[in-house]
Amino acid sequence: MKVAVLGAAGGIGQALALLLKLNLPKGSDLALYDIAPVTPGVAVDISHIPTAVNAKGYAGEDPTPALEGADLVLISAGVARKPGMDRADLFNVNAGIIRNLVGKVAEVAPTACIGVITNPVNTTVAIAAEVLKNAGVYDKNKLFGVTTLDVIRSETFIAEAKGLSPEQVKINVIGGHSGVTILPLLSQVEGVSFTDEEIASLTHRIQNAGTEVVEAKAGGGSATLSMAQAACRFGLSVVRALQGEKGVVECAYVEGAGEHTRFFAQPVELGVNGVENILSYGALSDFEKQALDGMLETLSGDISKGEAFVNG
Ligand SMILES: NC(=O)c1ccc[n+]([C@@H]2O[C@H](COP(=O)([O-])OP(=O)(O)OC[C@H]3O[C@@H](n4cnc5c(N)ncnc54)[C@H](O)[C@@H]3O)[C@@H](O)[C@H]2O)c1
Ligand SMILES: O=C(O)C[C@H](O)C(=O)O
Repeated sequence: MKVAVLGAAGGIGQALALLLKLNLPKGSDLALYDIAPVTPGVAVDISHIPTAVNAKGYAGEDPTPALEGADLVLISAGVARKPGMDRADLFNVNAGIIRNLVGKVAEVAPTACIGVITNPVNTTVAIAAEVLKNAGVYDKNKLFGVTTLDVIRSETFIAEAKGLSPEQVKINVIGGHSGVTILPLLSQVEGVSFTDEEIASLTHRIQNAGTEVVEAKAGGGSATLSMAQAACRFGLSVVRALQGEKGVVECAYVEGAGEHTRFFAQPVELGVNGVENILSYGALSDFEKQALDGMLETLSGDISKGEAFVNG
């Protein structure tokens, strides 16, 4: 199994590389790529950790050697938010980065699963899909927007609010990955009940948790360590499923049947070919139904912007 991380010298990339070195199955290859010259050094650094994962680093303009033979490509290359910005403000820089990198994936590793971390995820995934489609290699079951951070935040905040251990909390977060498009399905969390006020305030906190980190870092970037953990959880789930494990389920932003929008974050069962089944996210409360209706215009606008960026 080979996992490539593009953007591997960044805040997310370095922490993710460390977590993957510690947690990938024995015998895996871990390829780290970034335009930053430090990247081969990041690989040398983690290669001194005694796990049976073979790490190699590549810097410069061409990700080809990192992508050769990759089964999973995780992309966190691009710029991050500063206070006062929202994720859509990253579009101008990150759209072109995703277009170019995914173009290379299409050429060098056309059958790899791709997890897009780079923001704005609602839009960068649509860009990736159109690039792959135009290259004739799009498989909608193999392209994911990584929304796992919304899930782990929800688990944490619910556990804090209800005095539970975070491992006990299971929740689906649907929609997209920005503001009102992030919808945690609190009504379905087993074993707890929430007042209307708790639902409103927890939903708001989960939707704004990225901004909470951006403001706390005061100009020093956005979530990196929690995101690396989220991407590691997602990546390991994909790897386990690619290796044949059954019943692996994660929420991710994928192209499904298009019931709401072309791309939608929802629970999916993973398998040897990526998404095996799109799972039902169950019945929604009135609050959640309203929130879902309220996000759709924003989400479809974000998706159209990505499609138009590639196709004009
Ligand atoms: N999906 C999520 O939930 C989520 C969470 C946190 C951050 N993010 C996003 O992830 C991205 C990265 O965040 P970060 O904190 O790691 O940023 P960072 O600035 O620390 O790292 C980004 C890295 O990308 C590299 N890079 C830039 N252009 C590149 C290219 N063309 N090819 C290869 N590498 C390139 C840079 O050299 C840098 O090392 C941002 O867009 C951020 O908004 C997403
Ligand atoms: O908020 C950001 O800009 C980064 C990321 O999308 C997050 O949710 O933390």
